[in-house]
Order: sequence, then C-alpha cells, then structure tokens
Amino acid sequence: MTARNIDGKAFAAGLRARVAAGAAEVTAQAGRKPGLAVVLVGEDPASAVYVRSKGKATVAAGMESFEHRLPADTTQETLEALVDQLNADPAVDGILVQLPLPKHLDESAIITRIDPDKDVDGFHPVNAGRLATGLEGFVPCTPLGCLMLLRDVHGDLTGLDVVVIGRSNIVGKPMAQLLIGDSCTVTVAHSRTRDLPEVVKRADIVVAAVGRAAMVKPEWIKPGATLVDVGINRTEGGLVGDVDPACAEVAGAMTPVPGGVGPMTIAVLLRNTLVSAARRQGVTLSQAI
Ligand SMILES: Nc1nc2c(c(=O)[nH]1)N[C@@H](CN(C=O)c1ccc(C(=O)N[C@@H](CCC(=O)O)C(=O)O)cc1)CN2
Ligand SMILES: [Mg+2]
Repeated sequence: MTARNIDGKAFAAGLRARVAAGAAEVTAQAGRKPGLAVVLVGEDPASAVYVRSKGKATVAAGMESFEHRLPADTTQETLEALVDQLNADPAVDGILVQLPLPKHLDESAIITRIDPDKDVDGFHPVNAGRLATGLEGFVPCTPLGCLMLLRDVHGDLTGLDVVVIGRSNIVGKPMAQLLIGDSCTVTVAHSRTRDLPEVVKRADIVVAAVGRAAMVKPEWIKPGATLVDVGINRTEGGLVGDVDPACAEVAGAMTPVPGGVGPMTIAVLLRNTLVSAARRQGVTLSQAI
C-alpha cells in the first residue's frame, strides 16, 4: 500500500481564498479591513521567515498587517507595554507574539497579557479553558488545521481511535480536546509513555507532535491508518517530520513534510483573525469558515 498524500498546501490555499472572501465582506460592512498585529522579538531566522510569511498572507487575504520587530534585548516591561497598546487599538482584531521568545522574557506572562478576545493564536489560558469546556473561543492554529484536514479525509470522526504523541500546550493538549469534541477516543502519549509502539498500533489516526525526526516507525502503524505529522525537524539531510517517510508503505493517508500541516497554521491564523474581526464588528459572514 502507498498512503494517499494529504495535501495541506492545497487545502490551505482554499481556506485562504474563503478567508479573503469573508474579509471583503467585513471590510464592506464595517468600513475597515480586519487587522492582525504580529510581534517578533529578536533575530531567530526561522521565526523571521514565519513572521514575513504571515504578513504577506495577511495582506494577500485583504487584511491589514501590523508588524512590530523588537531587538533581542527587549525588556519584559517594553513588551508588555506594546501588548497593552495593541489590546487598546481598535484597528487590531488579532494579536500574535511569535514564539519562542528570547530566554530572559516570561512567555507565559506575555501570553496572559493579551486580550483573550484578540488572542488569535488561542494560547491564552482563558481560551484554553474555553476549549476544554466547549465554549466559543480561539483555538490554536496548528491543531485546528490538523482537525480540518482529518475531517476532510474521514468526514465523520465519531468513535475513531486517535493517538496524539506529544502533550504541549500549543499542539498536543488542544489537539486532544478538539478530537474529544468530535467524539474520538483519544490517547495522549508522550516521552514517558510505556510501550509507545503498542499504543500507536491501536490507532486509526496518529497525530505526531514530538519534535523528534522520523521517530514514528512503520512497524508501529495499523495498516490503513491516517498519519498527521506536525514535526518540522531541521536535519543535515533537510526538513524531516516526526513520522518516518517509510510509514507511507503501511498508512492509508499521510501528511507530507513540508506541505502538510505547516501551511495550515498560517491559513488558520488568518481564519481566526477574520472570525475576530467579524465578531468585534457584529458582521455575520455569508459562509461558515
Ligand atoms: N505565536 C506563534 N508562534 C509559533 C507558532 C504559532 O502558531 N504561533 N507556530 C510555530 C511556527 N509557525 C508559525 O508561527 C509555523 C511553522 C511552520 C510553518 C510552515 O508552513 N512550515 C512549512 C515548512 C517551512 C520551512 O521550510 O521551514 C511546512 O511544514 O510545509 C508555518 C508556520 C512556532 N511558533
Ligand atoms: Mg511532549
């Protein structure tokens, strides 16, 4: 068997087009474009690339992009003051602080400082709590993008066995919450899980978000299972996911790296920004997004 390729890049392009249509509606009805503020502290090269991509994608979707680049030695007070200013700015519907922050900054304090109703990353504890209790809020972009791809592949996810490998606040935990919401039976595995291969072997769907190159092996996979690879590991041999590419011989469907989950992250960020702008302006979008 060779697994069907789950083309996240193509799906993300479709989502971005729907966001652009929605942004045009908000602009026409509210008299201003949806606005996204992105804050980058320091010169991490990968972060700089992601922030540039976000700015370009925001403008291409017909939205306003506000970029704030601060030096690596920015103080906690300066960054908090910028967040306060963006919270108060009526032109800003979404605020995103690019992670990781330089070590001397308190990441959790910064995220908690963002107005939860502008937190389009969905990282604020209020939004984590809303997701956990089934209330409307912002959901982190990468796991929501994975859920969109899984719904596209499977239609109804009810009753499927899913193993999420990784328990981070930004991917593993929200991914598990979203899948519970879609009535999956969810196991969250992590670095301390015993007999990981055996746990993974039960799964109809595996979501790998551990950050270890090619760690998920073909002999762990139930034939025909769907594999969603969140890993982006830079190795000497190039960009490698958390799933060994040889798993394609066993799986039924699989996301590639690159071109799978990655492009969904930015498309969902635009989607969340549009939803924020529509909510804040009292605009009802003509199509669900
Ligand atoms: N505040 C945030 N910080 C970070 C987030 C986030 O969602 N919010 N996620 C990641 C980085 N990220 C966006 O910020 C991101 C990562 C990867 C991609 C992507 O399209 N990847 C490509 C490969 C690109 C490459 O060659 O490096 C792919 O997988 O096809 C987009 C966005 C951490 N920080
Ligand atoms: Mg982990």
